[in-house]
Amino acid sequence: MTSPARMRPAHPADHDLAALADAFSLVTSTGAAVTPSLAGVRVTGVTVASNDVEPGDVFVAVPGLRVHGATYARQAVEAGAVAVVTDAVGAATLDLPVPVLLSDDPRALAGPLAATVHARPADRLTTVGVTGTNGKTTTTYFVDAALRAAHPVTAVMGTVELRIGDEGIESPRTTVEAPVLQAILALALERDAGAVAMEVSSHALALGRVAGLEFDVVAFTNLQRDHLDFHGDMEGYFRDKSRLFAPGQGRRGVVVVDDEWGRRLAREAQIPVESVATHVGAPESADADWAVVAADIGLDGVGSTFTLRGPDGALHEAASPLPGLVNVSNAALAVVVAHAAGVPLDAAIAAVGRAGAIPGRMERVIERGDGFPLALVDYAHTPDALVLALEAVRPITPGRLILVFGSDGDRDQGKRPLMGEIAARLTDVIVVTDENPRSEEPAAIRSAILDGVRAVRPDLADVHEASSRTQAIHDALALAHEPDTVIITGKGHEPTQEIAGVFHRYNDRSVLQAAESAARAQRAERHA
Ligand SMILES: CC(=O)N[C@H]1[C@@H](OP(=O)(O)OP(=O)(O)OC[C@H]2O[C@@H](n3ccc(=O)[nH]c3=O)[C@H](O)[C@@H]2O)O[C@H](CO)[C@@H](O)[C@@H]1O[C@H](C)C(=O)N[C@@H](C)C(=O)N[C@H](CCC(=O)O)C(=O)O
Ligand SMILES: Nc1ncnc2c1ncn2[C@@H]1O[C@H](COP(=O)(O)OP(=O)(O)OP(=O)(O)O)[C@@H](O)[C@H]1O
Repeated sequence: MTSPARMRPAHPADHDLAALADAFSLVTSTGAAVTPSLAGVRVTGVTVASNDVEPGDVFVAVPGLRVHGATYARQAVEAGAVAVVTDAVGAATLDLPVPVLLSDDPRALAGPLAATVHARPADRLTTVGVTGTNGKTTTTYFVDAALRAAHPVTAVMGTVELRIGDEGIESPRTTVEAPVLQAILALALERDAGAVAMEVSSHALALGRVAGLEFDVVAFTNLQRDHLDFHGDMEGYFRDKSRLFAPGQGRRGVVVVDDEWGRRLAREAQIPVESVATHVGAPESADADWAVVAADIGLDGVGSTFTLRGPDGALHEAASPLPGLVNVSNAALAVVVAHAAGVPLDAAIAAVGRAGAIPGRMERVIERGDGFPLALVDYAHTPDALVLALEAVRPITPGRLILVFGSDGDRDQGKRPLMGEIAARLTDVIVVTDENPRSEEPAAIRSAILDGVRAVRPDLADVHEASSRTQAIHDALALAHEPDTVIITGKGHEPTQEIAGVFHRYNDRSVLQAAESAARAQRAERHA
């Protein structure tokens, strides 16, 4: 498997185009010089992207934000598309040798059409969809760990990867296009998967990427300021997130009610919802169905233990395998979601507590010992997330906290000095380096970060700068002693670093592992 669009069932169902047109009330466009007949046309797949067409596909040409997909209809047909579905505007200029069918809203149609073409795979899987500004990836992996307690094969889809069983590929985005999603679900079924946990972004909800899929359980983590360029304002962002909690999209919901948006969602959702309060002692705990009533952070030097009160008042001892209070929240949510998805509560608690590493999410790459510090990689790339990440590792750090970080080019410039200030306040040693500079001058980004550092630490004591991220990681490890913790933030699982328009293969975890090997080799040489 190399590309998401190629994650298709090996034995696709085969449909009659005329029957599909009937089922979705699609009429034939008569714009072409000769109107091709629907008779005998067999359909085995659906796509919205001409580059992804496989022979036998219906190409759904959607009016895009930038261009009309119909512009690429001929290219799609040349690649093997057996029919095109589009709106009247798209059809107006088309004269193709395959049938062109009309839909008022091709984007909304793509998911349901693909679900039908792939024989409604979600109906035979346990499906979980997780939305929210932060914590989607972590919660989804925790849910997957619990689902694996009840299903021999599971699938996970999100920002990091698209995985069925043990085989995964890099994910192009948080939530794939609707036809890609339906094909992956069909492939998952072919590979005997019983359950799927996936991240559902607000873009996906606004653009119909999960249309045609009714999740067994939908979950909400939190809502914070983000993506307002796309959603307009917080109200619009909330409305798009809320779409997941509507009849036909989710059968039942689990909502974290720590913030006002979650409380509002729990009140307004049109499907049955269980609420989860995860801040110990907060007022909303009293009324929530589930509440974290005690939490011990980092006592074991790894994650946290916590007590979860259920709807019947019973107390359950649970654990998060990742450090920090946010992961108590993610773990509590995952336990309740998995339980709602049919996993016995005790099994869900046990599985979440021993969930394996999540790529780039508080991922422990080097364990403390043998002269080496604890070293982790985390995806925190906003000021808020950086605070949470640093606060999470401080309690498990007997020595100094050493941070390697940078900030993205061609993105929010205001956060650079803010993150510099946070680093100076909450860590002992800082190595400022590059993240994805993109088209910007990397030194200028580092300089903006250093302005923030200087505001808190004018003498720049224990502050280093490295223009290469690889060098920065090697430097941090060389500075660290066993009681210290090294945390590398900003890129998480990312497999590339974008510099001046070029994507270089790069991954923090791999570089950290290489730095550790180099340090061990040097030590062996010295002792030889
Ligand atoms: C803002 C946004 O989400 N845009 C999505 C939207 O693009 P668009 O309407 O601009 O599409 P367009 O470029 O005008 O093209 C119109 C149609 O022509 C098709 N086309 C276009 C070119 C071509 O050569 N052949 C072809 O067939 C396109 O596939 C599309 O169907 O519809 C396209 C297809 O349906 C999506 O691919 C595209 O996602 C783009 C690539 C994207 O980057 N989206 C990001 C912002 C996103 O979705 N991110 C969220 C996570 C956000 C987060 O939490 O951080 C995610 O789920 O990943
Ligand atoms: N429940 C939470 N509340 C607030 N912040 C969180 C929470 N969970 C994780 N974080 C922080 O947000 C960052 C991203 O976490 P995660 O990848 O799980 O979220 P996400 O919603 O999938 O975000 P993205 O779509 O950007 O990957 C982590 O670095 C972590 O520091």
